[in-house]
Amino acid sequence: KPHQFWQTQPMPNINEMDKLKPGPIQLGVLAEVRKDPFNLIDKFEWFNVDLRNEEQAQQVYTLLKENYVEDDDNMFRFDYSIDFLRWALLPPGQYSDWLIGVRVNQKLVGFITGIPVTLNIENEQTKVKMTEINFLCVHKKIRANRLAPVLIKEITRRVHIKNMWQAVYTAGIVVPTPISQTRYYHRSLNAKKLIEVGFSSLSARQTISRQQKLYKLPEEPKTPGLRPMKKKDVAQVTKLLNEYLKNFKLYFKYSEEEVKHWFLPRKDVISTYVVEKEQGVVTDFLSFYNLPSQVIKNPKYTHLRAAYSYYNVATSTPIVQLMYDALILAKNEGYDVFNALDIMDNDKFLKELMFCPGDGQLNYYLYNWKLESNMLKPEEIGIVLV
Ligand SMILES: COc1cccc(CC(=N)NC(=O)c2cccnc2OC2CCNCC2)c1
Repeated sequence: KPHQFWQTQPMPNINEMDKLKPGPIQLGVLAEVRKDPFNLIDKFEWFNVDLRNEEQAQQVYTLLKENYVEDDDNMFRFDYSIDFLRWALLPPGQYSDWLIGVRVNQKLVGFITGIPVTLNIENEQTKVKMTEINFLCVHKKIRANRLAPVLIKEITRRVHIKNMWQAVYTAGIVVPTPISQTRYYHRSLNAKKLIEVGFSSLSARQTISRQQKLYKLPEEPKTPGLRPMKKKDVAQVTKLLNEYLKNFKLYFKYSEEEVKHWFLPRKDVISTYVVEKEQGVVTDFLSFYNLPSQVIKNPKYTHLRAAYSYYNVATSTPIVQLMYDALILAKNEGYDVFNALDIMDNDKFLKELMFCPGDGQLNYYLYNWKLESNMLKPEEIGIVLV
């Protein structure tokens, strides 16, 4: 019985695809929303996580570090830092009951999160207030208790109570029903380490030193006027970003408050660099976030330092040159690899900058919404989830 839970949810399925009208699949009725939390199995209790509280943040950090997403070969596991989680989950307008934990005897064993977003879907007129879901995690020791469906139903209930009826999320797995299937790519920055941890492999004719030479980067970026983003850049970056994102079928509209939160540099979390021309005019910017992976067992290394492409807007610098500078900056910040999805305009630089395709895909999902076009091409996706 594949997708036992997802068959019960308002997601388009294959045979009704052409019958559904674009827009909400089910119309929510606020008065009918259940007022009390869903029942949990004995000894399990709901718990609103306060990420500002050091002890609770530590509990979330440890649960994810030991039980969250691994690559297909179970060699690496995401290791989100507390500072990163506070960036990702405490944006402007956050609700305190949307960071949901499940505890047994005070120990955190389950987690799921939502943040409020306004998503533009397929055109500028369709703006939908909804939630962006992330960090669904159940402790390895208590899987197959059907806890994940209860976590999903509970956060859905708490979103419905706020009179919101849609959600956006990503997953490496395929469940009903992706709106886009994107691929991820990696650009080697520290070839030797990637081979030693087993992230990259050598073919018969390749040697470590040949790989190092192949991926070698200049010491310094090339673009004149490239510098870390500062507070004074917020207004220009907001304009550049909102203008650029209109090119896509799925995108957020950012306020200056939101640009401050999501783009002002935070050490070991988010790096944003702007290109400043004469008279302080900002014409381009690049950004990448820090998501290390724990190397599950390796004699020499405990972590893989990975930078993930975030949003990049090139209005005067060629995108290939801007991203080449991103690689140089990431290398100089100590990263081993630079990752990117084939969304937005990324396929304009992936091949030329020697990114290699990863072995998996990242699927985008929209909950309770039928698109005009059943699927979107990766290049039509204008949102990056962390
Ligand atoms: C290298 O260490 C890994 C540890 C866990 C999983 C994976 C493979 C993987 N699933 N990668 C991605 O999902 C991915 C690859 C490139 C860019 N963004 C990505 O995912 C982001 C966005 C979704 N939430 C996780 C981070 C790799």
